[in-house]
Amino acid sequence: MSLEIKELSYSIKKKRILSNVSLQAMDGEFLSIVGKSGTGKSTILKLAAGLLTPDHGSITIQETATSLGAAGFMPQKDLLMPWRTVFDNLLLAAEIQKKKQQKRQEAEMWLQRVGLFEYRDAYPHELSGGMRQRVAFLRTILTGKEVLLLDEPFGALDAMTKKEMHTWISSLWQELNKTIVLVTHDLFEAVFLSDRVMVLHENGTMDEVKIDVPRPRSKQMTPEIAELMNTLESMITHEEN
Ligand SMILES: Nc1ncnc2c1ncn2[C@@H]1O[C@H](COP(=O)(O)OP(=O)(O)OP(=O)(O)O)[C@@H](O)[C@H]1O
Repeated sequence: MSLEIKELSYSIKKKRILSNVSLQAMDGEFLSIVGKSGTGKSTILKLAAGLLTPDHGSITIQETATSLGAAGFMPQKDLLMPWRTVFDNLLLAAEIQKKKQQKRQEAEMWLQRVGLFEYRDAYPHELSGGMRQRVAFLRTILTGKEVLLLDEPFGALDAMTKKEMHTWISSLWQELNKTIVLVTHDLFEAVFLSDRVMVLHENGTMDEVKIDVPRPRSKQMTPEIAELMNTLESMITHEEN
């Protein structure tokens, strides 16, 4: 198992944000978390990333109690530092860990592989939204961690770019054999990308939907995908299926 969250509770200023949440992600699994706004999805990722400390419960990443940097974390915004080039943004984590020299070649290899090498010395404002997300995702991969936590990474992209990113990230995930936990509001995205989707409710309980659709999956809406999306939507709104 790659990630195990057990009976997690978390409050901010006496306001209970998460109550007794448990969740597991298997090795190499693509798991998504969906749910109403404010149920605490992003908070789960921040706790798993070691950015916050739980009041109660445990988080284990690859059999070790989580700490800052135990997993690769791609936040919702402020992805890239505007004053650093693409290359220097990619090497940010390596620089902090004093491993910049060792990671240079790997960063170059990745830029070449995803067709961004010519943007090596560009600044984030010179890139399109999709390119910025690719660089931010590569930076998460370059942490070398087996578990990657992605907090609504495609939320701000237009529909076309988002679709391209879905295909891109799906093929990279299949190739790299990483465990990915994605928080999203986009039910198509959750179904298209995931092995399992967890629906987080306000009381901390979760429903699980297995996505047994063979890969590669259709980028277009199919009756099978639509049905899974409907199931998720009714779980989110607590309607009977
Ligand atoms: N720093 C903070 N101070 C006070 N309340 C906070 C803070 N951070 C989060 N919250 C509250 O905690 C709850 C959960 O927030 P979180 O961002 O984890 O939810 P979410 O399910 O990811 O929401 P969304 O889908 O809208 O992104 C919300 O009610 C939010 O207002």
